[in-house]
Amino acid sequence: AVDVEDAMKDMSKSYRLVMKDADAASLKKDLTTLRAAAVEAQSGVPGNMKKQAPDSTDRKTFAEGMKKLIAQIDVAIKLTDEGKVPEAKAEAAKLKDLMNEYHAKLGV
Ligand code: HEM
Repeated sequence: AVDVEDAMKDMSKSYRLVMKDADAASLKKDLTTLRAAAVEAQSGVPGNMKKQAPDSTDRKTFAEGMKKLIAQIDVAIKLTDEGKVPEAKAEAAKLKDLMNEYHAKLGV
């Protein structure tokens, strides 16, 4: 089974690299790795929700947040593909806002 916490830790590593990247090639590589880790996290059930029904409020909030996070990663990837590195990094910075919002909602 997918360990959401491990996938989140991988996301954290990639996110730090993304925010240090200065060129489109590195940014693309690290955003792609971040996306893969986010898709993995999305496919799992967080440790504190394993006993909850799939339609519980927390599980739905987790699903909603991961969908938004991946959509926001895709916004940054698209700008990177267009060579708009500062714009891509500005959009990537918003991933942290989503993290803070959903970690707070889910008490993690
Ligand atoms: C770039 C964005 C994000 C990063 C870097 C990130 C990072 C992390 C890290 C490092 C942990 C582990 C905390 C620990 O050490 O115990 C964690 C846990 C967790 N995060 Fe995130 N997170 C992000 C976005 C999100 C979003 C959007 C959600 C909800 C939709 C979320 C939900 C959770 C949950 C539920 C856990 C607990 C997992 C478990 O214990 O099984 N995170 N996150």
